[in-house]
Amino acid sequence: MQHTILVVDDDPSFNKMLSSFLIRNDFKVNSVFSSASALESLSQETPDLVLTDFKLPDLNGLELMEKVKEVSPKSAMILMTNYQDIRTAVKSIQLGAFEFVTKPVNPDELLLTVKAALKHKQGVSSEAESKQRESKPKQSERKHIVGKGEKSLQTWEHIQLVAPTKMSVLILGESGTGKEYAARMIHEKSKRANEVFATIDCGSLSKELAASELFGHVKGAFTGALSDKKGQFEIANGGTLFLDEVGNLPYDVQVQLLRALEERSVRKVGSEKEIKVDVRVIAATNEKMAGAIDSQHFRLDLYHRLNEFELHLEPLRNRMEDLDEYLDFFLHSSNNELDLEVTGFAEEVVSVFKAYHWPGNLRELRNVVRRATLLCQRGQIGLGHIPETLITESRAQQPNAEQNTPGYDLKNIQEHQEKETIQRVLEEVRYNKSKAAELLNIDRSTLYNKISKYQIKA
Ligand SMILES: Nc1ncnc2c1ncn2[C@@H]1O[C@H](COP(=O)(O)OP(=O)(O)OP(=O)(O)O)[C@@H](O)[C@H]1O
Repeated sequence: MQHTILVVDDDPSFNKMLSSFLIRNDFKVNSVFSSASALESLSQETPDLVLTDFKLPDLNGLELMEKVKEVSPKSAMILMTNYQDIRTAVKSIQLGAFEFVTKPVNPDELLLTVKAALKHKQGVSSEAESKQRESKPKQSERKHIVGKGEKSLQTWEHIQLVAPTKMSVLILGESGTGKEYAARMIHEKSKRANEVFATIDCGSLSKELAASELFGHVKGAFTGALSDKKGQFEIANGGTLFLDEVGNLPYDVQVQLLRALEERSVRKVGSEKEIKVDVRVIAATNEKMAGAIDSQHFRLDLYHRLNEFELHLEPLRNRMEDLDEYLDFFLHSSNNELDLEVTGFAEEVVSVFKAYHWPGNLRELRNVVRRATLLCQRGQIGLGHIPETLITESRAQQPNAEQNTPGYDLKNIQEHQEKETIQRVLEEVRYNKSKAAELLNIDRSTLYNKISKYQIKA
């Protein structure tokens, strides 16, 4: 079956080059130069994939993705962006993008990502649409890297402890820290391991579709409901349901989710009939969920129901002792995937990796290693094979004597200590600004001013 890709990029020559490359690889391509024309095209045809640049003349790539979710929820999405905008790229994953690709785009890397996105989309929809799931799902063939640092070993211990229980688990961690991986591990080590592990990305659901995706709908329940559909709760019956980015769930649907969890039954949209379900829920969200509870976007009662056991995944930058193990693993899988035999990493590359901040965590590391393997082809990965920005940013982050010691200037010393204290408290309270302000004995607006003054990542 030929897949359709909507390419959105305002650079005419790049757009043309990309489109011809995809056409040569057997895809049907619609190419447009702005978000407005993308939306126009989406109103006429539903592509399998939307491949969009971040910088567009009208809406930016993230804003376009929000619209795509509404008007074409079944299309997979990939964002293309410069390495300098890596934080934007990370955000795109939270909004439901399958993956981000950094510019300059490497065609082979892009092709792999496009194929993976389409495969993933097919997997998800056939799972969601299958009426009966008679066959038991296969055990995951993925290898789980535990890590050798204290924090990682503790996380692993917690996974093993909570897995066999019936407890709902809430996994907190920045984007790309391996929350879905951890959820799969919990499932695979549980008594439900031979049953379904269903996932639903709450970040990619529009308000309208969220309830139907979770609980299903009956024919005629709303325009477009052409037949009865099972929701993920029913699909996961007997097994585990992983609710990714649960913090993004619309408020109304949160009420229904709480009800489903308490009563262990669901009601399809448009139906009064209760359907009993036995589902273990594992939810995940980024650190900011605590903040969302603050600002009344997330129901506290649901938060507590989901959080019978909390698992916190450390960002990669805080567990550099695990780096070597991940590098080996990602190099090995990239070699396998690309049919290459790259042997390892030059020392200076590892030093750059150690100093870099990794805002996209393991996902970013995996992508950097995969791209470097592809560029390197044989021998050892050197500095020339990794993004320039990564090298400059890691140098900027490397503490030098001047930056690190505040000297004898009292004002400097005071500010240095203030910044460090705020950073520490924010980490301790998982970036809940109200709690941090309370502990620091200042009001929230003072805290916000200081966060911006010291450029603290919060
Ligand atoms: N323990 C692990 N062992 C090996 N690879 C891992 C592990 N954890 C994560 N990864 C890799 O990192 C990638 C991102 O992981 P995952 O999707 O689980 O992160 P996430 O925290 O759920 O991300 P997001 O919040 O953005 O959805 C995975 O595709 C996988 O390649």
